[in-house]
Amino acid sequence: MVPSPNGCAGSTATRKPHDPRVSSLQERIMTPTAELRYEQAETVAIEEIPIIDFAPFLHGGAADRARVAQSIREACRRIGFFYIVNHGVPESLRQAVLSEARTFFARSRAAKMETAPLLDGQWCGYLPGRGAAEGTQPGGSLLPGATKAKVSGGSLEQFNMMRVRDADDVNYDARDPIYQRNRWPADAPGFVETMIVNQRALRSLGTSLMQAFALALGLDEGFFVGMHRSPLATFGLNFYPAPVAGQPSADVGVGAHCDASSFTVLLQDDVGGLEVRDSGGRWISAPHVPGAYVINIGDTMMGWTNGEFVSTLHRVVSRKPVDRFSATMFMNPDREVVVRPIDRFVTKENPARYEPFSNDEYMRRFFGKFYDTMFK
Ligand SMILES: O=C(O)CCC(=O)C(=O)O
Ligand SMILES: [Fe+2]
Repeated sequence: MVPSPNGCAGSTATRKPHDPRVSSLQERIMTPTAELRYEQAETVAIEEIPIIDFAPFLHGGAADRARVAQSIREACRRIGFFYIVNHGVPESLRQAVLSEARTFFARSRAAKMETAPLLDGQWCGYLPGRGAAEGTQPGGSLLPGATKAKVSGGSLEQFNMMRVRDADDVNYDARDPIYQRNRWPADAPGFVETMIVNQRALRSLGTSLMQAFALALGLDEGFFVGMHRSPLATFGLNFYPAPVAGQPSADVGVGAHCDASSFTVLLQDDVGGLEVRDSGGRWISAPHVPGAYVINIGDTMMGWTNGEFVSTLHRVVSRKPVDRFSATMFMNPDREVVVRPIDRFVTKENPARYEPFSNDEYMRRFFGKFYDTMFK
């Protein structure tokens, strides 16, 4: 498939010198403001965040699929996080993504800044720190008046990508800024190719996961797939530099947040540091599990299910003196979708917790003011 020029054209032709304000911004991002010591996360029985074998869902019959869906249902209602193994994505591709991330983030700051966003509304490319997030409480990004909140974790570097649209995509040629223009690093064909191959693999896995979520909720298997036909899926690479002596823990990793997504697929390296807050308020660790992806429910799914599936606070506290890398896919619905609590989850005991919302507006808000929050 030919990637859409809008989705994946390199930034080389239009590259401009970067905004000089960035250096003072960086100083601000890198300067710790408050000392805050995180308590050690508890290491709990692995059932808390279950490891689910996804192969029976991909290759089995109806009974196998129902069994996997049941495990997913249990995890999503209780904690909103689970691992999947045997998901069909080759280990070589997963390792290539992490390896490309290491190479990219090892570039000089100036080289990386060449792909940084330049305008308000632009979101793709390199970010020298975590600027802001929509959700600092479960479902928070869906509430009226939700605004971006500063999330601590200033030493994190990120590279954001938008889904590359293939020629058969209904929005292949769309010029609307909501579809975002990727800003690829120069002279990095291996990086671009790996990221595109990874996107396709994760999108395919995402489709299977959506079927599993639908079955898990007792809905028609195509319920979510039908609303993610040209999804506003975003992809990220994260670099958590090794903490240095005396660095406040609030400045290490990324602070507590919920994801603005239908669901998130996370590949973490073997360093660990992801922590999840369970319903009892405990921070529990979600360590590296070889071969696994971490899947978590985002606010949008919490909205559809009126809280039946929970979007859960999580954070990264890199406690080891080594660099950490991770890669994400945030699945979001089609631009036109209006998300509203599904009838069966609205009852007298559990009235609608969220107003219907337009994904178009939601995503515009997500991308919008990003540059302003981050670089001004
Ligand atoms: O790097 C990780 O393990 C998690 C990153 C994360 O939570 C995010 O990017 O939203
Ligand atoms: Fe997250």
